[in-house]
Amino acid sequence: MNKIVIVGANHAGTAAANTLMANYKDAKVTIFDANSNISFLGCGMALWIGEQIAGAEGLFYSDKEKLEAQGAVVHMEAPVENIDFDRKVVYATLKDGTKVEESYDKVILATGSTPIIPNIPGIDLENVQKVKLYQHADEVIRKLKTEEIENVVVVGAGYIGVELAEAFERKGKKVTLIDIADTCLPVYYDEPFTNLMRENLKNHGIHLAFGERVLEIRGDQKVREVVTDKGVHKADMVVLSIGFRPNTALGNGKLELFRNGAFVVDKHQETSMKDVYAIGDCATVFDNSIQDTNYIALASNAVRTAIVAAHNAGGGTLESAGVQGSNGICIYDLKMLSTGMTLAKANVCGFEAAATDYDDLQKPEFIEENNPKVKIRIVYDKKTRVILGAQMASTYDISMGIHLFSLAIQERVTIDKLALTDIFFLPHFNKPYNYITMAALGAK
Ligand SMILES: Cc1cc2nc3c(=O)[nH]c(=O)nc-3n(C[C@H](O)[C@H](O)[C@H](O)COP(=O)(O)OP(=O)(O)OC[C@H]3O[C@@H](n4cnc5c(N)ncnc54)[C@H](O)[C@@H]3O)c2cc1C
Ligand SMILES: NC(=O)c1ccc[n+]([C@@H]2O[C@H](COP(=O)([O-])OP(=O)(O)OC[C@H]3O[C@@H](n4cnc5c(N)ncnc54)[C@H](O)[C@@H]3O)[C@@H](O)[C@H]2O)c1
Repeated sequence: MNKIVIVGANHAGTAAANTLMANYKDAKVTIFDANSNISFLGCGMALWIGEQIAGAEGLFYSDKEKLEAQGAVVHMEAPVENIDFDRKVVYATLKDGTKVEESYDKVILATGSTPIIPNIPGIDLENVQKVKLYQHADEVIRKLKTEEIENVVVVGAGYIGVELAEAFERKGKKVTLIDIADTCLPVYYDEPFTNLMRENLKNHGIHLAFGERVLEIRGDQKVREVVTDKGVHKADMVVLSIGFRPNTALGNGKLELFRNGAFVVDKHQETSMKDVYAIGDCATVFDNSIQDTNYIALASNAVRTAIVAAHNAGGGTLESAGVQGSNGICIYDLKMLSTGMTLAKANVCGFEAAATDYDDLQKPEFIEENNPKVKIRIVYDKKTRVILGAQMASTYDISMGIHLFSLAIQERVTIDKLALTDIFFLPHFNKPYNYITMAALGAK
């Protein structure tokens, strides 16, 4: 028997448990999670808040019962407080207060992340909201139902902030979106693309306060305004979305940490200590675009890293292919996708990078309906010609296209090879001179 303890059972922990129980019959899996629910799809939070879906029920895909039906022992509302890595024992407190000690052969840390909370005055005022868990979204929705929430200030115009700004606007709120950077989504896109999203948000009445540093949140008991270095914004609710911090306190000085505190793992998801694996938002990834260790918090990475760890902990051997941080967003029908590095990031990282851009229609001009504009940028290394990143935008669903670039970065394909890649043509779908080919051919 192979005793495997999984700490944390959200996307990463659940995927690890499923993989173990489907493939390794001798695995005895015990799971601890501090929360009362698992598998909440945060990606559906904005759709739920903005009432684009009926409710939260469909945003869960697993629970204690499902995992137990496969053979796991599952403890919910059972935080793990300590791990003795030398003795291989996990210490937790169960819901009824019972203290348990669970020994293991292998432990998989899937403790995820928590939202970064800025250290500014007023952060503890009523109606200053975090947005990570199901409970957070539920609380926001309950408060939005009251008349008193008219002005919502979202701090951080990354993926969560932009998605939630749309959701609050759909609920009829006056929304201000603040970012310390001079644009939205700066982590994922270069300026031609962030400008598209900026215009999109502005056109829907969202007040943009980019390039502003939040100094203070003011109120009586409840929040009333957000003070930045450039002005004051009225606020009945403040939503904090300035990124995640890995949850790695259990490492307790024993495990090597990345610069942001994530558990450093190898390509088998093993930490600096043998038989201790880390997956999902609490761990690093190997980023193929920079060819180095990085931190990229995504549910997609959580699932993939979990599969790798589960096979290695279960007794098999599986190496991660690394990731490109592929991602996408859809705001009022504007769809944007990116993978790998932006041009700005590539240059900051010391690459001699260039970008090739192309704007076109999705299909030939004679297709008069459902034929929107598309925009693409491919970032490549001028010296090696290797593709480093790609960005795409359209109101058309071009999302499948970004997977090609994800694989290209993973496999270190050159821009010249991509230019000659066989891309099919059918007017119902695309153009004979496809914009991917055209952008690649345009590389200097
Ligand atoms: C609003 C929102 C939208 C998002 N949209 C997307 C999207 O569209 N696409 C995408 O790829 N990603 C998205 N993400 C990111 C994605 O949700 C995270 O990357 C993902 O949740 C990471 O999964 P995880 O299991 O590694 O960590 P977490 O989800 O953080 O789960 C960690 C689990 O560990 C448990 N835990 C922590 N400490 C302990 C302890 N000591 N003892 C026991 N249990 C513990 C917690 O209770 C929790 O259940 C979104 C996130 C949010 C908040
Ligand atoms: N569609 C998706 O794939 C999706 C959706 C939601 C979340 N996620 C993931 O979840 C994680 C967390 O998302 P997030 O939106 O919190 O982070 P993020 O990294 O996407 O964006 C954080 C934003 O906050 C800004 N910021 C940082 N400090 C600030 C400060 N003090 N004041 C004002 N602005 C500040 C940054 O400039 C950045 O624009 C990310 O890894 C993200 O990719 C993905």
